[in-house]
Amino acid sequence: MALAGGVRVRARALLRAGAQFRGPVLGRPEPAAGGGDGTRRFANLRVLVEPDPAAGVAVMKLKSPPVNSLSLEFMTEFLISLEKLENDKAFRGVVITSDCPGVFSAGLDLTELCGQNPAHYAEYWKAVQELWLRLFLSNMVLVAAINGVCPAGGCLMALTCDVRVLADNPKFVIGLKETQLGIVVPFWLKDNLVNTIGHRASEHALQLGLLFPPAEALQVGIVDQVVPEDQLQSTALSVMARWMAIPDHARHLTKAMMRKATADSLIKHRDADIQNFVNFISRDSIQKTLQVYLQKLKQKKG
Ligand SMILES: CCCCC/C=C\C/C=C\C=C\CC(=O)SCCNC(=O)CCNC(=O)[C@H](O)C(C)(C)COP(=O)(O)OP(=O)(O)OC[C@H]1O[C@@H](n2cnc3c(N)ncnc32)[C@H](O)[C@@H]1OP(=O)(O)O
Repeated sequence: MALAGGVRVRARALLRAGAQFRGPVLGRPEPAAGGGDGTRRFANLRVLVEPDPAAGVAVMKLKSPPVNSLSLEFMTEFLISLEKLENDKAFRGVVITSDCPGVFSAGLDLTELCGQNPAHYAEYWKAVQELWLRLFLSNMVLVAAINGVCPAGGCLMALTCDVRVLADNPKFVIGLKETQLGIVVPFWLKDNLVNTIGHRASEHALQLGLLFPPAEALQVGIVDQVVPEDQLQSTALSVMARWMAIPDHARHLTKAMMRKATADSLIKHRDADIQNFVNFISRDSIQKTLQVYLQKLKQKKG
């Protein structure tokens, strides 16, 4: 699936601005792009990709400090990196994890949702839809190695993956807390959650805006495994190895069959969903709530 119009334009702008695969990364000298040694890492500004072509797997590390919030730039760069892997036959699986200590992703970037104009909200929501669709329908095996708190939009990313492994730390909660902020999850994300944990559990989780700590997350089924923090990466890679053993075409066709109806319901109503979002987020009452919340977050340190 190709990037949607608005996201593609932004992607091109980012690429022109140089936000593309480059080395050195993390200050380590690395072979020049196209060096072909099969081991080099590549990165744009906010996503670090560590490829292991021999295994057919890449690790994507979200590194948009301080909290990997889903800004337009971050989502665009993420999708560029994902598309590059999708287009490279060497890669059949991706582990998604965070490079920001203690935070997988803080979810949607609240500064994108506050005090902007309707055109911006529309562009932003289109990018959120695109992120979800591209991950949800990815041909590759996606394993989320959740090494930090994972609320709302962070949970959205994790829920698109085939497997979620959570590090066992009581601070690392996961869930869709939207109602706590006075907002409503979109129907397609609700469907994604229902497909994952069932209808009854989703009703409770969504209405109460529950954030599950590890043991509860495992019990309700929003994650598949909870492991000690120092075993997260190795567990994610061994889960991946098991999935890699299945012939790709059969696995992928099965995944597509299982996910088609959920994805189609958004694809068929994308514009209406954007309009719904713009109307909702533009309401004075919603703006006020989000602004107060953002201010509280900013004052936390002071
Ligand atoms: C009927 C139609 C329906 C259609 C659909 C309609 C609506 C859907 C609309 C919206 C859906 C929204 C879903 C979301 O994802 S909203 C975001 C939810 N996320 C959160 O609530 C998490 C907020 N953040 C935190 O709780 C903490 O930051 C966190 C636990 C992640 C980390 O704590 P830590 O102590 O390490 O760091 P902080 O000091 O709190 O934060 C550092 C820095 O980052 C800023 N920040 C944090 N989160 C966000 C964010 N989500 N967006 C933007 N900025 C964020 C924070 O303000 C600090 O900034 P500064 O003080 O350093 O400037």
